[in-house]
Amino acid sequence: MNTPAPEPKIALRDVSKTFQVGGEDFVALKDVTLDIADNEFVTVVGPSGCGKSTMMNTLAGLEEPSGGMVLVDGEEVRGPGPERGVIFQQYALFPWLTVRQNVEFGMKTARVPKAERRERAEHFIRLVGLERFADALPKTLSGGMKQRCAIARAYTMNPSILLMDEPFGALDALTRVNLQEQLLETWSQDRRTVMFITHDVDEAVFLATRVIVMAARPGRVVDVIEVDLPYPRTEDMRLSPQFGEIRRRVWHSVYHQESDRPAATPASTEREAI
Ligand SMILES: Nc1ncnc2c1ncn2[C@@H]1O[C@H](COP(=O)(O)OP(=O)(O)OP(=O)(O)O)[C@@H](O)[C@H]1O
Repeated sequence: MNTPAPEPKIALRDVSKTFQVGGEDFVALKDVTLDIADNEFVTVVGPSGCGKSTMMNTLAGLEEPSGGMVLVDGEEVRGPGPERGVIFQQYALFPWLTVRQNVEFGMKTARVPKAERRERAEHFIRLVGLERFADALPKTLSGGMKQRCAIARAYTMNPSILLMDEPFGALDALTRVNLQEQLLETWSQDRRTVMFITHDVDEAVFLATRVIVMAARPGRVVDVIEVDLPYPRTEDMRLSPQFGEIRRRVWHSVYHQESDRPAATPASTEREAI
């Protein structure tokens, strides 16, 4: 007897999104259908304006699809929910609150008792390596530290899904690599389902179990590339022929979607960011 396939953690069914721009319809997403399994780590790449954030926002419940359906655990998404943690490129920390207070904020709103709040905050502050800065204000932190604070804040709500929209986009290369490794380490411990948008093909391949490639006009999914590399991923792996081959395939896929746009045609497929 065949065992039925497990229900996807996230399912997008013919999801479309149309915006009104200057009195005309603009199709930002067209008929996106995608299944993401529990504990998967998918990255999303594609040229600017292809609808990556719009897709993630429908999943976060921040945008309502114009057509189709977004399901989480088989239930239709009708707004934001605590099982979906969202992390944006801009850290969105409250400047007047310390790291600890920022990390505790969501739990306070959710009326988590004080002692438990404190304990959970301490745990995640330690996890992201900010224990020495728990009483610091955001303005005294570097970009990487602010992003780690935002990540700790998202983790405290214990979301089963993490939605990350270019979370490391504003950071320097070294901080970025450190945060990629830290993110994978925590993911391998608690195995959340992650959707992570990036413009960096290297980052997309390094992190993912699958890379989703999107194209613009209209925004749609054009390719899904499996990353058949074992975890833990190491720095050496980035130099391996297998990594290079997957990276080349992702590039090829993105480049072919973009090649009808002369101004954006890269001189070389070795370009790092889309
Ligand atoms: N609220 C809105 N009103 C009108 N148009 C919008 C709105 N939000 C997004 N768009 C348009 O929809 C398209 C997709 O935007 P989206 O931000 O999802 O793309 P993206 O792939 O995330 O881009 P980037 O990589 O530059 O962040 C863009 O052309 C954008 O201008």
